[in-house]
Amino acid sequence: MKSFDLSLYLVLDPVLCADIGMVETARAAFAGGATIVQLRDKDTSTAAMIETGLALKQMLAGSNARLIVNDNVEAAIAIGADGLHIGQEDMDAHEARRMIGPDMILGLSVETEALASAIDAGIVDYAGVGPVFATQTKPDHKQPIGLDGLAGIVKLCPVPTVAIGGLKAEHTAAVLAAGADGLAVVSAICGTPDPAAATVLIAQAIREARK
Ligand SMILES: Cc1ncc(COP(=O)(O)OP(=O)(O)O)c(N)n1
Ligand SMILES: Cc1nc(C(=O)O)sc1CCOP(=O)(O)O
Ligand SMILES: [Mg+2]
Repeated sequence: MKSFDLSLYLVLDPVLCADIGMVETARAAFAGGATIVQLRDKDTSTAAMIETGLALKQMLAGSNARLIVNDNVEAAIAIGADGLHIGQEDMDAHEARRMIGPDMILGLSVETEALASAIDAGIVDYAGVGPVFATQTKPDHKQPIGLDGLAGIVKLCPVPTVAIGGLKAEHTAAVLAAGADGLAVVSAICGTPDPAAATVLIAQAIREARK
């Protein structure tokens, strides 16, 4: 049985984390209440991805936190990551599952109700649903779905969901009310002077919303 908690999903960005680096940003975020982290670096080599991933894995050793690798199956396997996240245009989810084996967590991006209905819950473990709002972090993002769009998609997902795209602490209650199991954020944590404090704010908002 795979166990993971999507409540506060940190997606790392090497540029936004440049001041203290991705590993120290993740360390601060976990101290503040993050539950899962994704290594996302669109402009690096597989070797560099593996090096950073191994450092993240070492930092997380002994905790319940999960490490997910974005896009790069080879790196995810070499790191011994807990999971892989892919988008609709990255590769077929069945092919990804065949490559990573049955035990690794597989996350899939979902932008529409049709894609949500098409998820094979025997293959995919969670869906990343978005973008909820426009964001500068991913300049090539799809048309924002808004909170109503999020609710419609989440309802059709046969797997747990994490909302993504332009999310800040102030959106927490609305995102959870829309039915998502958690929030995935980049700039709300990575782009701040105090990533631990920024994470605490979101973690507190999640606790409040779930009361
Ligand atoms: C949790 C989560 N959800 C969605 C995405 C976006 O994945 P994708 O559409 O493949 O885009 P890139 O991140 O690869 O640019 C994500 N990474 N994480
Ligand atoms: C990596 C990513 N994927 C998205 C999607 O909609 O699939 S939006 C996004 C970036 C989210 O960054 P921020 O929290 O700074 O808005
Ligand atoms: Mg991708």
